[in-house]
Amino acid sequence: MEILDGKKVSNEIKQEIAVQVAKMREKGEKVPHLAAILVGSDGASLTYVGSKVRSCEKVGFESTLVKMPSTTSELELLNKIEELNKNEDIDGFIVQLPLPPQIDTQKVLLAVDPDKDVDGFHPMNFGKMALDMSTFIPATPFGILELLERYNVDTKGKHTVVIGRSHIVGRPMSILMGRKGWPGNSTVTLTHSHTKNITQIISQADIVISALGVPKFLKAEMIKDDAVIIDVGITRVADDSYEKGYYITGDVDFENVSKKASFITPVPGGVGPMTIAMLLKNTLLARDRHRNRK
Ligand SMILES: NC(=O)C1=CN([C@@H]2O[C@H](COP(=O)(O)OP(=O)(O)OC[C@H]3O[C@@H](n4cnc5c(N)ncnc54)[C@H](OP(=O)(O)O)[C@@H]3O)[C@@H](O)[C@H]2O)C=CC1
Ligand SMILES: Nc1nc(=O)c2c([nH]1)NC[C@@H]1CN(c3ccc(C(=O)N[C@@H](CCC(=O)O)C(=O)O)cc3)C=[N+]21
Repeated sequence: MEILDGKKVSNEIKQEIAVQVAKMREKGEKVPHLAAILVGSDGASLTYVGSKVRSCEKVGFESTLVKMPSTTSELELLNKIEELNKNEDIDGFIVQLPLPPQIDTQKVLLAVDPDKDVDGFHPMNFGKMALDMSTFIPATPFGILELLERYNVDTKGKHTVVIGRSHIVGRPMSILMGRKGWPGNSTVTLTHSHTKNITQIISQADIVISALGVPKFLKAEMIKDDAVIIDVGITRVADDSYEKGYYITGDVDFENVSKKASFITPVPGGVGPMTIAMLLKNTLLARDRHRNRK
């Protein structure tokens, strides 16, 4: 069994990016600038956005965090997005999801300038991805592809079972694993809460990508010997014996599943850190696009 070490690989990627940014500074060029809009103060969202800002500092990017109260109206958020769209200094930005119920997420995703959409959630970019055109690939699926690539995991002709069909992870992942080329050329089954015989389907998988958010959903008995296991799930479990008052866990019963798998991602330290590294990569790409346009 080999651990797909997202922490390590993400640090390598950040190192590579830091070198490129240092060169930009030396030449007196503008460095990439990433912004994030956070509406409300959900604990997990704050953690994620906070580590994004720290990662920006680490690689030498500029970053801006826009915090808005949970009572923000849709119009106020759309106005803020328009401001960031117009701000020439900002290369890319994300609107942290989920949004409060008074805000229509679809309207928000449509409002982001596709050239600054480093999440890759705008329909224009999502469509380009599905059509194999060059674009921003959503950071979590992009990070998983990068891990598979760096560890030389064979995906060709393999049966990949994706669990969960969210627009930010499961759905794009299912499209990307089925694309031509590598990592891809997989035969993909996309499963969700209405899937019948899900256990039987998972037992046939060479690669399982679990993105449902149910702790210990995936158990050793469910998988094939030597399956590749990618655990996207992140759930906070309240526990006072931990310093922060909680610990985080994935969808996979790691202790037992890891004994049977050929490759497996841990939580924490697997897909999460890769997501942040790929967001930085997309911001670098955005900055290059803007320079080429001018
Ligand atoms: N590591 C990282 O970088 C990231 C981690 N995450 C984590 O990944 C998890 C999933 O988040 P997200 O992708 O936003 O998905 P959502 O929470 O939006 O959706 C969950 C998906 O899982 C499906 N599902 C729920 N229960 C079951 C079940 N018992 N059997 C089969 N399918 C089920 C749902 O089906 P249905 O569609 O029918 O409701 C839905 O498609 C969360 O824990 C989240 O925190 C998310 C993003 C990035
Ligand atoms: N517009 C938007 N884009 C996103 O990409 C997006 C989003 N909204 N909403 C929420 C999800 C979740 N997500 C995570 C990213 C990194 C970690 C991460 O770094 N996790 C660490 C641990 C973090 C901890 O300790 O809580 C790890 O797994 O090792 C987790 C989760 C991005 N998302």
